[in-house]
Amino acid sequence: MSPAAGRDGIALYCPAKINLRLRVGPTRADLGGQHRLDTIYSAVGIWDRVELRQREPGSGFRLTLEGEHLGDLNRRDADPRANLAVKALLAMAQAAGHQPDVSIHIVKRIPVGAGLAGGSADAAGTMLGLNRLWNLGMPATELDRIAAQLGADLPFCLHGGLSRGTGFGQILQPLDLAGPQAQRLSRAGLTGHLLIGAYEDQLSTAQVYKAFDLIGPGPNDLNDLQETACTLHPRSRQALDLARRAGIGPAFVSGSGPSVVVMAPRPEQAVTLIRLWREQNAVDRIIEADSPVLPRIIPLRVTHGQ
Ligand SMILES: C[C@](O)(CO)[C@H](O)COP(=O)(O)OP(=O)(O)OC[C@H]1O[C@@H](n2ccc(N)nc2=O)[C@H](O)[C@@H]1O
Ligand SMILES: Nc1ncnc2c1ncn2[C@@H]1O[C@H](COP(=O)(O)OP(=O)(O)OP(=O)(O)O)[C@@H](O)[C@H]1O
Repeated sequence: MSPAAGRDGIALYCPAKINLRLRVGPTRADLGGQHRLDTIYSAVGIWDRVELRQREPGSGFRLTLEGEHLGDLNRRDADPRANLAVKALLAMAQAAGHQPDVSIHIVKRIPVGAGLAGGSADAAGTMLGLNRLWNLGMPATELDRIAAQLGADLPFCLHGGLSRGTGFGQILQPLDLAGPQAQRLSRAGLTGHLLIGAYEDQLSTAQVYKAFDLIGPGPNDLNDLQETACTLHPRSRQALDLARRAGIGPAFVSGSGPSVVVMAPRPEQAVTLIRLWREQNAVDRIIEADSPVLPRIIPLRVTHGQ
């Protein structure tokens, strides 16, 4: 995350996430009935922008959304309190003893319900932004504690970069981008330029995990949820098969899907894959990005509060 502070407001760019490895174990009572995970998170250069502005005392919060691909966020009856960024605002307000009189404007570029942690990214940006906007000086350990209560991917989204995740995903061991583990991932072709194949369809993370308990992992998949996501969303399997047959990859489903990730280190590979995906209508949206990304400092013009 890269906050650019302003007098009455703050803006952050929040990256998406993929899982370079996702091992899913049994559900555990000590994990709140969630599955035990062992994963490698990698932040991806697809950025949502979260803008926070202080509002008049007692005026409450305000949420506005912008973007061409808002998925089910766009429903007329969508309750703003269900938005993960608003949940983060309310959790931070309670923890800090603040009133949540803040406007949140989100410019969404991360596909919704895609397995890219778009909601967690916005919530993480909101938490980091409020920590600055309200001058809380809240330590990372406290932010991580609040984040883990809001969602399994959220603690990683606070940090970005590369990190191992265990527990239900909330216990992080950040990886040094110049260190031996990151170099091993790079030699395996799991870092650098990539293509995301995204869909208008969404998959519910809870439903994917529930179906995983019946379907189980596929042989040799990097992501144990991949076989389940492809069973629930066959176009994801089609997109991965096209990449494999073209000898481009590694190729895998991102998190709980349905979006697919194909590492395409050479420009001609990206050109070939984009052509194949379009010819076969295998995906609805193609996004090129790099991973892992570190927090970016982008000076933003912050306008006065609304
Ligand atoms: C698939 C991943 O994206 C991989 O990083 C994450 O495990 C999912 O993280 P997330 O979207 O933040 O998931 P949450 O919103 O916290 O949980 C949604 C639902 O997924 C299931 N869930 C989630 C994480 C986990 N380790 N085991 C689970 O069984 C639970 O039913 C949970 O109620
Ligand atoms: N700010 C937000 N951005 C995206 N989705 C949100 C947001 N707030 C709430 N949601 C809801 O969460 C669900 C999907 O969230 P998200 O986009 O994080 O899914 P995901 O990328 O599959 O997550 P994960 O990779 O963690 O499984 C949708 O039903 C959406 O309505």
